[in-house]
Amino acid sequence: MVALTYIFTFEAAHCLEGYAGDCAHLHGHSYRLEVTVKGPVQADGMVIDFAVLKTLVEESIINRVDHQYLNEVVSFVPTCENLLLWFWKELGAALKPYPHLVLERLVLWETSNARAEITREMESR
Ligand SMILES: Nc1nc2c(c(=O)[nH]1)N=C([C@H](O)[C@H](O)COP(=O)(O)OP(=O)(O)OP(=O)(O)O)CN2
Ligand SMILES: [Zn+2]
Repeated sequence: MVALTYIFTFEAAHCLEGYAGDCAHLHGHSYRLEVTVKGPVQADGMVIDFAVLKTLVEESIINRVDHQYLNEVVSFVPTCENLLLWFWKELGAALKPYPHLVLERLVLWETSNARAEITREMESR
């Protein structure tokens, strides 16, 4: 088994309605998403072609959030935690055609200081 990680960035705006502080106002972040999948190395020498993984994540997540106002894209409060849970679900579905792969870890950086993380172990609890 080998784990592969691909890193994505996207720009998005949001506000945290009801938040007691500046984040209640419209503001934006340069998000960084780290996607880790794990699986056996196939006959072509790859767990999955990085290019295929990139397209998969772009189509299932990045293209839906990049340069968007997140409050209009999702029906939940767009905190780092909630976004990550949504990404986990969407990416899990997108990976169904690749049964040899498991989604191992997602990390979402909202600022250069703050990130949220989900691992397969955490999700299975
Ligand atoms: N647990 C969470 N806490 C906060 C979230 C979140 O998603 N989960 N989000 C926010 C804000 O949206 C945003 O991240 C602002 O955070 P802040 O700490 O203010 O970031 P800055 O880097 O701008 O910090 P400054 O000290 O203001 O420079 C808040 N909390
Ligand atoms: Zn914010």
